Amino acid sequence: MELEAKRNHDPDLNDWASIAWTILCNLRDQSPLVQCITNYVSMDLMANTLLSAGASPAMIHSIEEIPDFTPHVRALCINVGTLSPNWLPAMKAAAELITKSGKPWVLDPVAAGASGFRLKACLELVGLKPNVIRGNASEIIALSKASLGVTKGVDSSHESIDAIDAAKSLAQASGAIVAVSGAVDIVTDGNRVVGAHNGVPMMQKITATGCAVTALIAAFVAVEPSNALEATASALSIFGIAGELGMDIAKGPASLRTHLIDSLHGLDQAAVFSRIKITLL
Ligand SMILES: Nc1ncnc2c1ncn2[C@@H]1O[C@H](COP(=O)(O)OP(=O)(O)OP(=O)(O)O)[C@@H](O)[C@H]1O
Ligand SMILES: Cc1ncsc1CCO
Ligand SMILES: [Mg+2]
Repeated sequence: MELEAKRNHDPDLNDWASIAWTILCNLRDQSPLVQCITNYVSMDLMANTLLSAGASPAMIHSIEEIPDFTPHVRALCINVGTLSPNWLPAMKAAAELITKSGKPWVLDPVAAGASGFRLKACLELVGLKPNVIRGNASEIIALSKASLGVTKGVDSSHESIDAIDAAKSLAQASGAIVAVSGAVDIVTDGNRVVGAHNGVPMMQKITATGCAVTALIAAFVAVEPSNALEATASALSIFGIAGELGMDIAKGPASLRTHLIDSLHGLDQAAVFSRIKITLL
């Protein structure tokens, strides 16, 4: 069922379980093709996250292929994690082309505040109008202030709730939905702020879980482009629920990685409805 029809049928806009489950079912039905221009560390987990959720990933990044390939994808995920200068033109070309095709793209500004080169690249990409920006708290603060900040490389040195104001101003300035991951995932359009409270702390001990959830957001927004805030919060909660279920049987980060992917693949309506926790902040 279309989300709009569902909303009209069920006027309770806070029925997040129903919203998230509907988007996940549509994603599984439609299996959207998602192009990922991402870092070397995240490629495997990102592709497997998309596959287990029901999407179709393609890690295609060379500038020569973008004119032929990008117009055919349903969404694009750009991640600057292992950025070098020769990758940037391909990222920009893909962002421009997908926007021209009227389809959504999502930016992951990994370690935005770690170097001047990286910050400038991220700000230029923000200028190409991503539909969603998802980072950790230090990344969103650096991007919002456009300054090199206290960041521990790709890891955050801030809590997500400390980045609410930065997220709101970045959303207002860029026109993007901004998501800050952490113990509570924050999602804002610059006006409304919601918190997604699912997930387990051990997810921070697996490299590229943040990158993977950004790609999952791209897949959710691909099937629900006109409700990007709802799609973003839903993707974050669904990924968190998969982490919670995985943690029930995991022995540590390595087995959690495996069980998270399995849980995402097998996620059913009962688990979504009993576990989802998204609130207005
Ligand atoms: N304390 C926590 N409790 C619950 N879930 C968490 C916690 N910290 C992070 N997460 C979850 O872990 C995932 C990754 O978030 P994180 O903020 O670590 O991203 P990141 O720093 O961009 O990661 P990476 O750069 O390794 O991809 C998100 O789904 C987030 O909700
Ligand atoms: C560890 C690491 N370094 C650059 S990108 C990346 C993956 C997590 O962001
Ligand atoms: Mg990250």
